[in-house]
Amino acid sequence: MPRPILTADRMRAAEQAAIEGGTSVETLMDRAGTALAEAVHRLAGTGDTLILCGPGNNGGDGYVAGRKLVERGHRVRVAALAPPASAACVAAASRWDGETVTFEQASPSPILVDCLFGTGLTHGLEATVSERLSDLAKSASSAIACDLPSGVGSDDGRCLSPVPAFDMTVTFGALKPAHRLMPALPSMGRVVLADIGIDASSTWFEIGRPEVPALAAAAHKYSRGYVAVLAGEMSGAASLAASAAARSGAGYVRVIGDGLFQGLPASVVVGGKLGLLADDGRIGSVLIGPGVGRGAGAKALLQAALDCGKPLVLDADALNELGANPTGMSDAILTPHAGEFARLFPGLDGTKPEMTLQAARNSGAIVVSKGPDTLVASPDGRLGFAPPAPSWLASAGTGDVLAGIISALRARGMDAFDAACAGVWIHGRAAELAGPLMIADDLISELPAVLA
Ligand SMILES: NC(=O)C1=CN([C@@H]2O[C@H](COP(=O)(O)OP(=O)(O)OC[C@H]3O[C@@H](n4cnc5c(N)ncnc54)[C@H](OP(=O)(O)O)[C@@H]3O)[C@@H](O)[C@H]2O)[C@@H](O)CC1
Ligand SMILES: Nc1ncnc2c1ncn2[C@@H]1O[C@H](COP(=O)(O)OP(=O)(O)O)[C@@H](O)[C@H]1O
Ligand SMILES: [K+]
Repeated sequence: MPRPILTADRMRAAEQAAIEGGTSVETLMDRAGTALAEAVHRLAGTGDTLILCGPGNNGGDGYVAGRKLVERGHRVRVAALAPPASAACVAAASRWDGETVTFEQASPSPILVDCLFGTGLTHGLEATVSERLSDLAKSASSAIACDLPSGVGSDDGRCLSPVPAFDMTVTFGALKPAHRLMPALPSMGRVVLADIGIDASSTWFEIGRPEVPALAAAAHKYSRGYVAVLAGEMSGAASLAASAAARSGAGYVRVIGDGLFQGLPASVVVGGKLGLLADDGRIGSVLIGPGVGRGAGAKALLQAALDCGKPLVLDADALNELGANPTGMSDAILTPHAGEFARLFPGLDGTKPEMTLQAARNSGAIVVSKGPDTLVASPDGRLGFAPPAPSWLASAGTGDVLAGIISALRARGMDAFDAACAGVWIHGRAAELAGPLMIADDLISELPAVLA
């Protein structure tokens, strides 16, 4: 099951539902603190531990975790930033009878646990506080954040004050959008999700390893997926996309265009008229964008794609050619990077999740909003958050490869949203295998290993 993702408001509503169902806040906090202690102990072993506690329930989790870590043999010191304020934090703090120091006295410790603020953060930390948090986190061998690194906005991933890097973030019930959004994402470390008995079902989720439909024994090349790639001025980009489609399990890939398609596998067919798109019922998806260029030629290609009635994947220049605020794009997948997104959907505001969903609703398409924090939105409200992908994907042509992968999965018969989510996951995994000095071409070589 993919890990659910909830905004702070929806998390509070889920917590409220659990309370109305008979589970007290104190019980939830006890489970959260226990899970935090367990994760800290497993990551860092037994060692001197400093827990920074805030006044709210995030701090309350810290007092519980302190007690549990003492039971496990840790020497624990708690540094309170402010006296406990929420009722549950007051109750948890009253059961803490271990070593306590003031926040100003807090000195470096091999294990640091940040329980200052979580989903209740309303503004950035004071400069002296964020500086001390950073110093303590940097000097610790293991730095662990409770729910969120303090200073991170839960819903938008903004850093409201400077946020140090943590080795691990332990969260409860569901992930929060910030765990998978820039600029907060690199501060999270490993994100561990603890079940505390809250029903956290959500249409927002972290994209997990996909289930690509098995190949039928009676499959033939067309039923496996026939991808048509429309090529324009820059034949290299179309070659990358078509090669990626072929290596992602498509049974038949055809490039329609006039260029010299260097590096294409010999099995990819080159040529054919645009009329094929509408006439050939075996075509499972049409990809247009990589290297298609701008101008009259691109316009004609785009029109042919829009008119052919086949599932579409639109990337790169096809998105620029499409113009702002497209509508009626059902059965299409749009894969804009941030610049293309801003041109396609001007005037949207809100967080990246909100804007990507709005773009999907307005256009009717599945929207893959690319970047270090790629999101996949469906007009029906589903929203997939990519797991962290290596930053070495920031390299020319990697988007063409992604579009090719998605096109192959779509032609294979996967639903558009599932194909887009699966493509994003496979792409990130291929990058991990390809390593830091990879170029886009290398991603294609890794696809068989990822898809095997
Ligand atoms: N949801 C669940 O199911 C469960 C949640 N649990 C835990 O609860 C956490 C959420 O707790 P929470 O709502 O009490 O908020 P929290 O993050 O502790 O901070 C709020 C306090 O800080 C204050 N404040 C805010 N920003 C500030 C700043 N920059 N500088 C100074 N003060 C600032 C704010 O005051 P205000 O500014 O609003 O007056 C308020 O007093 C969640 O992350 C998880 O760890 C688990 O225990 C169990 C199940
Ligand atoms: N810093 C980064 N970390 C992780 N993934 C990234 C990063 N930068 C870009 N990517 C990914 O690399 C791909 C780049 O696509 P795109 O911008 O269309 O490039 P191109 O047009 O050169 O193919 C996207 O899948 C994007 O999500
Ligand atoms: K925290």
